Amino acid sequence: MEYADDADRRELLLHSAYAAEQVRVMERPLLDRGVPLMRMAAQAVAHTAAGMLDDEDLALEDTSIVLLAGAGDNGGDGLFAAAALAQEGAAVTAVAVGRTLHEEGFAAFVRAGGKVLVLDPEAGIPGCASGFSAGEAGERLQAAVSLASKSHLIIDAMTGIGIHGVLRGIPAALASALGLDGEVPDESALPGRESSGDFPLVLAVDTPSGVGVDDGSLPGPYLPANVTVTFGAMKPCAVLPPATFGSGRIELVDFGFDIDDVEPAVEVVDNTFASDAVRLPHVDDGKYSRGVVGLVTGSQRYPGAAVLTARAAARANTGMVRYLGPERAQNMVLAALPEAVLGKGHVQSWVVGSGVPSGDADGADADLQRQTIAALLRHYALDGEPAVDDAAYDMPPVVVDAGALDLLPDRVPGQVVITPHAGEMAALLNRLEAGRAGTRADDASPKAGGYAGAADAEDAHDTVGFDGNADSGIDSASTGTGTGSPETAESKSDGTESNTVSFPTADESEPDVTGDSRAASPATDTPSSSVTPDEPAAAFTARDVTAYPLACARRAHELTGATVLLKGAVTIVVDEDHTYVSGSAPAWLATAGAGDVLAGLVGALLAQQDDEITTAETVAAAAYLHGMAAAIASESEQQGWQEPDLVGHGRRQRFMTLGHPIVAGDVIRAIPEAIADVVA
Ligand SMILES: NC(=O)C1=CN([C@@H]2O[C@H](COP(=O)(O)OP(=O)(O)OC[C@H]3O[C@@H](n4cnc5c(N)ncnc54)[C@H](O)[C@@H]3O)[C@@H](O)[C@H]2O)[C@@H](O)CC1
Ligand SMILES: Nc1ncnc2c1ncn2[C@@H]1O[C@H](COP(=O)(O)OP(=O)(O)O)[C@@H](O)[C@H]1O
Repeated sequence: MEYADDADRRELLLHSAYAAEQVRVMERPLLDRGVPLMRMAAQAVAHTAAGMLDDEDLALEDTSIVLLAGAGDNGGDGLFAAAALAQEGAAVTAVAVGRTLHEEGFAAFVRAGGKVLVLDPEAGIPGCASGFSAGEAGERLQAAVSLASKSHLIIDAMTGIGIHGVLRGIPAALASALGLDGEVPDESALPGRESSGDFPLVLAVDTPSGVGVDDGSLPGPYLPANVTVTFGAMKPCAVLPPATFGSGRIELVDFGFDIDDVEPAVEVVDNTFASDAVRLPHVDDGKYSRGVVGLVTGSQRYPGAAVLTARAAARANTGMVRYLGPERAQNMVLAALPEAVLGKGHVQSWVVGSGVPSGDADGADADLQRQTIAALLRHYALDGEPAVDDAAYDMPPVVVDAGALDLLPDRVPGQVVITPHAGEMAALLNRLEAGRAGTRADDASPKAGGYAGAADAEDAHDTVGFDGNADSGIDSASTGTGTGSPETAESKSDGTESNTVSFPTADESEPDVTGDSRAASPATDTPSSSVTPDEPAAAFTARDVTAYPLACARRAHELTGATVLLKGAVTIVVDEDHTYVSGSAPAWLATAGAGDVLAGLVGALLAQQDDEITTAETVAAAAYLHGMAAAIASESEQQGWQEPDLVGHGRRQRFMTLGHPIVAGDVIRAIPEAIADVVA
């Protein structure tokens, strides 16, 4: 077996995921040269299976293993692996879930003494029963579930990259009985899922069956794995939420794909990536050249967000922080950060909206912070007029967070960064889709004045202003694009709205349990609630967003043009061409104010951004540093996403230290150390 020996290649493999079609293209030259990829895959699966059982102090001859084998090559991998395990003395039963089995794999398995249980009455597998009654088919299904439940190890080789849409038919019935239906495994972020003493363990071959391979969704029944052995390169489901949470530890087999010139579908941020976004001080630097961040954050009601964004921005390698906001918040900012400068002036980036009420909050119409933000954001509105658009592109980068999200103009340039959590993303998409459908729901809403009023009353806020790269004060033009915010938007929303929309990805009325269903129902990563201009938008909920985060982030980018950062245990950043993820944070980071810290940090990195790095790369680096700072502060080795092990390179120690709870302020204090670690 060929393994990576080059450090750069290894780094690339461990932090890149490629779409199924890209993998097929990369496999092709190797297959054409006769490289025995399936044997290599099977060998790794067998080796890992034996290792998992060994970790439980089980010798192979004392174990019972159930292989769930599909009709495709994924089933072939499983059959060859099962044959090797049977040869070593394990009692292995292959459950044929389709109408055929990979011919050579099946032959090898039979030669090794394995048993086969066929579930589909229409199956034509040599030497196996077929044509049995529907009643017997039901009994066989029950027998398979019972056998698998009582086994030590299930090897899930029902589907790999050849899956189309939601798992259907017999594979779906098995996954429902043995696994989960769309939910993420409910478990604490503790070590030990692999060695819980609970059987059966589950080893997924290439991908857990039922996951959305390219979009990382969990659209229906699937079998969560303790370990996934994946071939050639990671697929997006190995790194994207929520599928990554159902994949367990990832083991990557390097087939020697030529990856040098292939752009990954998803990149995972690591130290090297993040270090590029940190501007090292220069010998002739002054405070202005190191980056000045302007903040329009915090409010009468949530003044703490002003403090958190200001302290985070100040700690993240900037020359200066300017703060604009109500007197109460100003006083708190100065008390916590005497270095802060109040009032307007030149800035290299803006952060707006953290701790600012959203449009549907009581008194939002009169809120001066909202008025300031609305006036600022109008400078970023693209309207197709070259002079207006050029001016928008010339504006400094701006982070639009929390309560400012409903003030985002319809179309903006990519240096506008939005940073919603799931609930805020749902509200944003509802507003955007409604606007697109022409329903203009908010025009009829009493809240509509929240936006229009901001324009009218802008001069009232005489303590504020900005001159970023722009020379103007607050400009009252272009008020026509605002649509206020939907009723669901709340800047401090907990994102727990009830689920009213589901995103089916296949026609479930067309069961296909046969040897080849790949043409039956197209997969999609576009939520079904996307609307055409003629139909009203269905309401997105926070649950929809956590179920289809990539699709939602892409949709938000597509509709607005903004760079999108969608927060979560694995944070996703998308721009026009790229998807980045960061899973560096321990779950201790899910604490009030952590998002405010992130907004300040993103603003800080944007203020020091140079031309060599894109806005999305900078933003993704900030998410990574935020997670690293949380890891340092909580002394935790737990992370939203763990790097895979490269097969043949030994097993990395899994995280051992759970750490302790933190508050947002602890994360801020750890930012300098996180930066030092990244640039070291
Ligand atoms: N191409 C190659 O040379 C290699 C492929 N490998 C394996 O081959 C896999 C891809 O093989 P295939 O292209 O044959 O596809 P798969 O074996 O992943 O999937 C095809 C099978 O799944 C069934 N299926 C598809 N969608 C379904 C759904 N929604 N519900 C229920 N059943 C469904 C199909 O009917 C078919 O039986 C990879 O994931 C990997 O495991 C490895 O052997 C390495 C080398
Ligand atoms: N389970 C988790 N594991 C790691 N990080 C998480 C998890 N859940 C949330 N986070 C991170 O915590 C932060 C919470 O931000 P947010 O929801 O905006 O909080 P707030 O509005 O209170 O500031 C985000 O950066 C998010 O990515």
